[in-house]
This record gives sequence, C-alpha cells and structure tokens, in this order.
Amino acid sequence: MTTVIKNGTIVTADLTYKADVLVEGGRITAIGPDLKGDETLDATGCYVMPGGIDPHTHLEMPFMGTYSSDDFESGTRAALAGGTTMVVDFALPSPGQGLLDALKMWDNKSTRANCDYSFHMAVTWWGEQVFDEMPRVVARGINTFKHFMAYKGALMVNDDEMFAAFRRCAEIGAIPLVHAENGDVVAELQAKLLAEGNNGPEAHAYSRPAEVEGEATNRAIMIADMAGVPLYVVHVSSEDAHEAIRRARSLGRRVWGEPLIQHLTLDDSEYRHPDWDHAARRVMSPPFRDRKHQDSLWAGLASGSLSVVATDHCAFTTEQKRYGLGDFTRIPNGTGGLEDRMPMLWTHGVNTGRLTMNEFVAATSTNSAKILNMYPRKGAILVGADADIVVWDPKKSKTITAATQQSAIDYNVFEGKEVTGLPRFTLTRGKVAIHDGEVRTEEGHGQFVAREPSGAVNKALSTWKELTAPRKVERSGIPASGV
Ligand SMILES: NC(=O)NCCC(=O)O
Ligand SMILES: [Zn+2]
Ligand SMILES: [Zn+2]
Repeated sequence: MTTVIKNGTIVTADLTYKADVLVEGGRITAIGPDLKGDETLDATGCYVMPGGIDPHTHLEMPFMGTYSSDDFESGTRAALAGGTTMVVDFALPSPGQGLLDALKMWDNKSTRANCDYSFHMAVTWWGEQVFDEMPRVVARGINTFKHFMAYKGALMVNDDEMFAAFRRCAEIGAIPLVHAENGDVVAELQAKLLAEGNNGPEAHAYSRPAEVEGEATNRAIMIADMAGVPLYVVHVSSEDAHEAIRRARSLGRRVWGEPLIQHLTLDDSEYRHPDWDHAARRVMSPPFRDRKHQDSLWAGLASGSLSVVATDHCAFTTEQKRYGLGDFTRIPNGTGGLEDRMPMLWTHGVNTGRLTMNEFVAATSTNSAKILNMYPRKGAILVGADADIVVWDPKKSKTITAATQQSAIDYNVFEGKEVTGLPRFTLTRGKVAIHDGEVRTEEGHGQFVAREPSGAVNKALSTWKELTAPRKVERSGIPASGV
C-alpha cells in the first residue's frame, strides 16, 4: 500500500519547493513531480513538513504526590492532533531506584503510544549503581541524562553529584540535560513567602525569580565545560538564562537552549488572575515571565542562540491542582501544550514574521532530531526517512478550547486563543493519524526510537578537550628538596 501526498509545497529546515511525496512501508520512498500511489492526500495550498518532535514531555509522570494525567495514549493522540509525530519523555527513577528498573516502568507505560517516542533518563540521585548503569542505559538507545537543580528534597541533585554525572556522560558519549533553577534559594523563598502568609499560586512565581534560573544556568554551563561535555538546558524561560547560554555559545561552548511554547506566548499576569483555579492551572517551573523575557526568547529563536521549542507537557487536572489550596508549594507543577505547540508557534511566530517557515521546522522538529542524534531518520523530508509528516494548512483556523481537545485534563492554558495554521493530515510512520480534523490514531502504533551515543558534537568536544587538557611539565633540572 502506497500513499502519495500531492500538490503541496515541501518545507524543511533549509528548503522550500514544490514536489509530491510518496510513502511506502512507513518510509518516504520518493520525492518529485507527478508521483502516484494507492491512496492520495491532497495538499493543495498546504506545506508538507517533517512532523513535529517534542523533546520534552512528562506522560503519566509520578510527581508531587500524584501522576500527570495524560498518559502515552492521550498524550500522543494530542500530539498528533497538533502535528507532532514524536515525543521524548523522561524515565524518572525514584530516589534509590536503579535506572534500568525505572526504564522498565517507562517501557510498560509507553506500549500505548500512538506515535513514536524516545526517552531521556533522569539522574535523581548519585551512587555506584547509577554510575554503573549509565552505559547500560546508553546501550538501550538513550543518550541523554536529565538533572534537576531544583525540587529540593525530591529530584534535586547537588553540584558534586552533577559534576560526577556530567563526567560520566562525557565518558560514555551522552548529553546531560538540566532543569536549571537554584533549588536551595527556591526552598528558602518558598518558606519565607509561606511564613508571611503568601500562600496563593502567585507566590509560586515570586519564589522562582529569573535570577534563580540565570544563576543555575550559568553554573550548569560552567560545570559542563569543566566536565568536557555538551549541555542541553530545558525550559529556558528568562533573559537571565538565555544570556548565559548566548554568552557560552559565543565562546564556542556547546550549549543548547529549549524555550517552551507556554513561556513564549503566556505571561506572568496569569498568576494575578482573581480566580484561584485559573492561576493554579498555570503553575509550572520555571513560571511564566513578563514581556521582556518573552521578547528575549523570540529573539533567541530568530538568531539561533536558542535551538528548539518544546512543551514540557505535564498535565494535571483542576482537582489535582487543588492539592495546593492554602499552600502554593503543594500545587503540582506542570502545564499541557502538546496539541497546541505547533499551531501556537506558527500563529505567533510565522504569521507575525518573527520566524520563517524554515526556522519553524528547525525549532519544532529538525534541530531536536539533530541534537538528540536521530537525524535524518526523524526531522527530515528525505528519501529513506520515516514518514512522520505533517501536511500543514496555513489558512485553517480555530479557537483553542478544552471542550474539543484530546488531552485528558479539564482545561487548556491557551483557552480562547485563536490560531491560524493547523494540520490537514498528520502521518506517523506512514499511517494517517489525523485526516482533515478526524482522529484516526491507533493505540500501540508508536515505537521506541533508539538513539546512538557519541554524536558529532560530543566527538568534536572530546577531541578538543583532549587536545587542550592540562599536561604535566617535564623538567630536567629539578632542585633538591629541603635546605
Ligand atoms: N515544569 C514543570 O513545572 N513540571 C514538569 C517537571 C519539570 O520539568 O520540571
Ligand atoms: Zn523541569
Ligand atoms: Zn520537564
């Protein structure tokens, strides 16, 4: 069975041109004029782009005394509805739990996925077992390790643990990721705010000012440099963090920054909303920021100092958010966005002229595929690539509302926002999962995507670090010691 996408304009990270695309056996088998297939998808007026890759999701994640409510079924259904054809989720060992044990749990959850997926592994504690298991995790196709510099007393690792884990990443050709916020300072600020009676959701934002993010980002960059490893900074929300990344990159350091669609398009006024539920539903870490920070993130995407746009999709229902009534530190941290990332970025990026279409593809798909070492199998419209494709209708509009979303939660942080630019068709390894608004997903269709270690950037950096490593000075005439 072959499928041909006809009459569209292909848009990749570096090219825009008219051609048909032929799909067979889950792969792209031909690109060119006048192709024929058993099934035809009409892409007249549309852009044919690599399906989105969301490099940062938390599906069915155990966190803050509960589980995030979108699992691999509803989460990946939401992803496909919005043009995203792959997610990279986080396997999260509980303190003391082995990495391989945690991986088994995530393997079990992910069998329900509607689209392809991969994992990052979190380093939530440090010890001999973690050190020993890291290469075994890499052998299982996971080349990225996440470190939380926040969530003190839960997921947070200290600098000595982080340095040790980063060095291990360097040895095994892996890339460390960081959630960069100073967890010690956050914990102090939280206690102070609560003691002063400041217990509403707005205090969540007060307890996590941009400075805690800027400091931690800079610290992680320096630690990575000393460990001789590249670094990927997740959910960059502020100019303070972006400035640290920009500076590092200008010095030749191998650092990538990932802003979220929420931080790009929603601001901190949400936390001042008179409705407690409205504000609590938007509690996430780092919190939403003001216009100055948003402008910085957009500029970073346009200039290339920030690399990818993710969602950090970690969706909790209103009922779950209410665990934090009377104490903002108990509001489960996280927001949704999987279905809305691509339409929101197109509407606020491409339609406003802040991004070109090719930059859009780079930020939503290709750059993730390259950084995470799965390009060109993913993130490309090329013969031989997986047929993860979105046929994008730039004229199609809708108003975002929870009433029609795929996500399992009862609200949407983008409720009421108009978007123009939506998928006409979404294909996951050749299967048409979204057909002109109709959801045709297939539970269990998704497959794990293994990613090799020692990508080009790791290799280049380790070569450079070896070349410039401190060396003992050999001396011929050493004075005798003592007098
Ligand atoms: N971001 C957030 O608030 N929740 C998900 C966990 C994390 O990435 O920190
Ligand atoms: Zn985080
Ligand atoms: Zn996250």
